[in-house]
Formats: sequence, structure tokens, C-alpha cells
Amino acid sequence: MEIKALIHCADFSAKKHKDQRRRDPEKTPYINHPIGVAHILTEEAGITDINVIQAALLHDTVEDTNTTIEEIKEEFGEEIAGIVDELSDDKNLPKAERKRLQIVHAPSASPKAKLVKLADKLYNLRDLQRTKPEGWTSERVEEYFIWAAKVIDGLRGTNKQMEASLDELFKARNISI
Ligand SMILES: Nc1nc2c(ncn2[C@@H]2O[C@H](COP(=O)(O)OP(=O)(O)O)[C@@H](OP(=O)(O)OP(=O)(O)O)[C@H]2O)c(=O)[nH]1
Repeated sequence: MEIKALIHCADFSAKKHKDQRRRDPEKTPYINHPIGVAHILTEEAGITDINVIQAALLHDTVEDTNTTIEEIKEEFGEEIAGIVDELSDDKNLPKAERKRLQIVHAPSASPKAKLVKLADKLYNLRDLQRTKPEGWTSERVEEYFIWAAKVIDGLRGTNKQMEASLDELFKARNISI
């Protein structure tokens, strides 16, 4: 049953992220982010593929908590684990290398991973428009936008609605796309 599967993911992700907060001045609970990414997919992007929505709810558990891909596989199966794996940066690499690899790997990501990535970037860029994370300078915000535009270049042709929303954000900041 689809509702059961979705709530399973939301519950798993909420437990894994329970001690994490976003970096905004309000210290929003981290779980707002994966739920918001899933919401962009269902509400704005018209996505009904449950595996994509489940992967969105889980997309930061491996990268940012003690969760392993094996655990995701056991709980949610191969396909969702595969998507989450594609969405997980290797935190053992230096940050500049992780950022570079996101640009390099974007074009060859699977269509499902591309959908979650577009929604993830859209959520984070909107968050950055709304408020600066603690300690971020305007230059760092600008650099994030420029880097995100490069990642998104490799994700194009995946979803008209999200790409149009992202293009609006870039246009508003005079970032050439
Ligand atoms: N805009 C915004 N971002 C926040 C906030 N709190 C946490 N983040 C996270 O910060 C990351 C972006 O910061 P960076 O400086 O580029 O990356 P890093 O610290 O994680 O290495 C994003 O995660 P990421 O998984 O690295 O995403 P991405 O870099 O792949 O887009 C984003 O989800 C917040 O309040 N606002």
C-alpha cells in the first residue's frame, strides 16, 4: 500500500535526522528539508512515481546521518537504495572535490535521481533566497547559486516545471544559464 510505504520513509527519515537542524537562524528541524523536497515533486513537478517520492524523503539519510545504503536496501529495496546512493556525496572527499563531482556526474544520473536532485536544488536555492544560513556571506550565497546553475545544466530535459522555476531564480540574480 502506497500510503504505508510513504509513511515508513517519513518515519525512518525523521528518526535519522532527529538531532539535526538546518543552518538558518531559526534552526529549522532538518526533516523539513526532505519533506519539502518530496512536496515540490508531488505538488509542483507532477511526479506520481512512489519510488521517486520515497527516495526524496530519504535522500540525505546516508550522506548526513549514520544510515548505510545496506540499511536502505533492507528496509526499502534495491531501487530506492540505488537512487539514494546516486544522491549521496562521499563525505570523505574534500568539499571542493565533492562539489566538482556533482557537476561532472549530473548528466549521467538516472532520470529518477535527476528529479530528486532538481527538487533538492530548488528547495535549497529558495531557502537561500529567503534567508542566509548562519555564518554565510553574500559572496558564499552567490557562489552557491553559480555552482548550482552548473549542476542543473547537467540535469536539464528532466522536468519542465522545476527547470522553469529554477531558471526564474537564476534570472532574478542575473546568473547566465
Ligand atoms: N540553503 C540552505 N542550505 C542548508 C541549510 N541548512 C543546511 N543546508 C545544507 O547546506 C548545504 C549547502 O552548503 P555547502 O556549504 O554547499 O555544503 P556543505 O557545507 O554541506 O559541505 C546543502 O546540503 P547539500 O546536501 O550539500 O546540498 P547540495 O550542496 O548538494 O545542494 C543544504 O541542504 C539552510 O538553512 N539553508
